Amino acid sequence: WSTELPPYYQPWMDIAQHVTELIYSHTLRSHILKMPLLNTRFLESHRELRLAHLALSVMTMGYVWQEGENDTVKILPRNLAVPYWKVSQRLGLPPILTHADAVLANWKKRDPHGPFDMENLELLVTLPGGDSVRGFFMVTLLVELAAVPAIKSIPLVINGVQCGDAETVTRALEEISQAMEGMTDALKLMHAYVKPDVFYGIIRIYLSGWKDNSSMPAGLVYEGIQAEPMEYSGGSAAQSSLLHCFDELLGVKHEENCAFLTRMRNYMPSSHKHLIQDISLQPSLRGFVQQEASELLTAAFQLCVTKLMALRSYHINVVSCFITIPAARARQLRRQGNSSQEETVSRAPTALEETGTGGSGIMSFLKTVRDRTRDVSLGREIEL
Ligand code: HEM
Repeated sequence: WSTELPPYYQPWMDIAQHVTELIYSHTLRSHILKMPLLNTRFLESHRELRLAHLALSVMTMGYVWQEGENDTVKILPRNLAVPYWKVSQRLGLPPILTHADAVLANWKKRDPHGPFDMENLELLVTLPGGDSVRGFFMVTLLVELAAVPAIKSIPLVINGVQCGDAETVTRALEEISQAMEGMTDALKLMHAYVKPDVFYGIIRIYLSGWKDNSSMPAGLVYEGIQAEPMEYSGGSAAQSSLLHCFDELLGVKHEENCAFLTRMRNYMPSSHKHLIQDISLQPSLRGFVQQEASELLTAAFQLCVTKLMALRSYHINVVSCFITIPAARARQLRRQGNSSQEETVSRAPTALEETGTGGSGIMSFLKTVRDRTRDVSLGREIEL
């Protein structure tokens, strides 16, 4: 990824690379207010645009949430809002921090020839939360990396179905299920690199947005763009294209949660959104598997469904550790009248407690999404 912008944009990078310290010293807002209004036309390549979007995103999240949930702002000042809007338009991304920013565009290798692993990867910009925020973004990136062989196999499945080549489809599905297992293994690293109370009490607010959020009920005015406030959801890996691609390939339909998951596609780079759409327009893989009635092909399809369910089940377990349990602890402390900030979980905003990006109950949402995955299973119930 680009790790630098043309020198003209140094005023942005000077702030973006110090967002955390500026939040802690309560001076980020005043620095942003003094920032010059820069023209976006010197940003040329896709990579420069993505880095600019990332830098403007962390500044925006810091600006809005600098004082926590009780002292938010109604207006994003024009010297930030105008270039942010323009860069967002060029990328097809919304003007808020997305998964495509915080995870996909936010890394570099320490040693360019070294491996893609925790030791050799570092963030370009960060937010409050120290090692845990690094861990959160990096582990999510490792989940994405583990998925690469699966994404590469999707065209093989599609072509195989088109040519009636059951053997190729079987092999490609085996590759996909193996990659899904690798994604679950990578997700397990969350426990090693991220402290739940730091995630819940410190990090989470900086990822949250101004839609369905009672601490910013009206949304946010992007000054110089339009006078009415706008609402955008916060960052979430629900904005990663991976599971959307798998669902479309396997034929998983999320009727109850379709609106939220479909809306999340507008928070992806446009090429990702188009890939998902392309997969959704192909002839049904599940129909092909049923029609072929080959034992090996059916088993390979089933394994994909099983591994995708296992990934979703493990994710539910992660969400329980990083949100449900700390939220219960924060509530308990409040009930005991211990609302001091001594315990990290008490610093969490109450507005978000157990509400996800979509504003609904998290667990019932995630369990329904997993159950819809089970629905495409062929035949017998599968052991996890
Ligand atoms: C501490 C780690 C994590 C937490 C606390 C967490 C939390 C959540 C929450 C609350 C939701 C509900 C929707 C929303 O509010 O946006 C969600 C959805 C989702 N998350 Fe995570 N998540 C974590 C890590 C990950 C990772 C690493 C991935 C993998 C790329 C991931 C993939 C997803 C997906 C795909 C959805 C949409 C539901 C689905 O398709 O099953 N999450 N997550």
